[in-house]
Amino acid sequence: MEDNTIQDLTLLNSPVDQISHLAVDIGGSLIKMVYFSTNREKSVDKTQNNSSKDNLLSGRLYFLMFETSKINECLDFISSKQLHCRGVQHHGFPASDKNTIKATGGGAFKFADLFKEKLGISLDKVDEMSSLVSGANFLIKSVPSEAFTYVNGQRNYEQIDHNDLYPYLLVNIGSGVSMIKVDGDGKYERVSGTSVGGGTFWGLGKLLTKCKSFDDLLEMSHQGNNRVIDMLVGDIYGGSDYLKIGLTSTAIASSFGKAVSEDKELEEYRPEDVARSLLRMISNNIGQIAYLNALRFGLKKIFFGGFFIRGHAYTMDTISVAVDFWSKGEAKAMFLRHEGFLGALGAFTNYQLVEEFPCTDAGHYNRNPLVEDLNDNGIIECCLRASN
Ligand SMILES: Nc1ncnc2c1ncn2[C@@H]1O[C@H](COP(=O)(O)OP(=O)(O)O)[C@@H](O)[C@H]1O
Ligand SMILES: CC(C)(COP(=O)(O)O)[C@@H](O)C(=O)NCCC(=O)O
Repeated sequence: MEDNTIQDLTLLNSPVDQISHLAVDIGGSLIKMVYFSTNREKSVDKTQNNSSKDNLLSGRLYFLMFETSKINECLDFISSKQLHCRGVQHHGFPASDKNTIKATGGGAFKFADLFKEKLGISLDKVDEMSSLVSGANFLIKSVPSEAFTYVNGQRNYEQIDHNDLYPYLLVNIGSGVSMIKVDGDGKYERVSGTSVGGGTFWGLGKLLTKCKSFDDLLEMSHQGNNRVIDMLVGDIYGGSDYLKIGLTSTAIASSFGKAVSEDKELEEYRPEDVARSLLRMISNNIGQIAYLNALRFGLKKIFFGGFFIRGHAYTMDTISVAVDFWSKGEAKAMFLRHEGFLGALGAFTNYQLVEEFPCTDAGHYNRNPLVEDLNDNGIIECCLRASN
């Protein structure tokens, strides 16, 4: 997790950079932060070249995360870098209120007093579902190559037609899972959810494998073989398929089912295999529930977000296969490069700034900013403009 801050320390030490507009999403497991940093010199140049009304600032959006259980590290970081106090005021561009930041997620309620006490700032609360939707709409519509499908181990970046985006299902896999039918900007309904989500994978995985970190658990799952513990259709049908109901012999009939008949203690299973079965069980289940909800409302596009996904190949593959299998190829699972930051970005959009993504130094759109994994350290070059 420390890696997340390295980049920002460099950034914040630069004499010409100014930080403004911090937004936080404090979830059950992780705190996500988004802030804008403008390079003062470049921004002044840009505004001088344009009309006086053109209060455009070029800079970068930065993304950071901390564990919610270590919230004091997050507060110390904000305080040591004075992230909440660095308003920017250029040519009509509004500075953020020094004493207030936008905040979403349950922790915006739970930790409001702590922020006030330790940093002297108030949290301006933005509803979590509304933030997720704003964040997703904004990324899908504004950031080129944000959405992709994952098929046969390949990311295929999708050109989303803005006129054909709605309605879609947004599945946010955080500690728990929320499923939201999105009909437009600010138009949405939370249609379902499940408590079997990222917290379940992380919590059960910790208990069962004694792994030290979430990334260890993911790495273990990468090395494991779920067939050691999962009961397959072939295990029940003597090696045969059951094609009459569409099941091949290798389909999972019962997650963890083999552990029932085998006279083995937990320690006798490789933690890698346990992690793999767990990841497959949870991802499959979420993919299936997502599809059923898409079916309920006739939705063809399903976007998956939340830090559980973490750009992990096996997770995305399992979810994609589940959606494809249950929908018989009718619905598509799509993923987002900034998957974990939907809520934080959504809260950020409440600063009423107009974002233009991405914007190169020359002010031209950069259409090829592909970076494979933007999970924690993604930076987006962009321009901000005051919306009024
Ligand atoms: N470094 C990490 N530490 C803990 N959990 C992580 C980490 N990276 C990914 N995760 C997964 O992401 C989930 C949290 O996702 P997130 O979208 O941040 O939800 P929340 O808003 O509930 O914190 C965890 O439950 C876990 O499955
Ligand atoms: C309560 C929550 C919205 C909180 O969001 P989170 O911190 O998990 O991202 C989420 O955990 C959730 O939707 N849980 C599933 C609850 C249910 O529908 O059964």
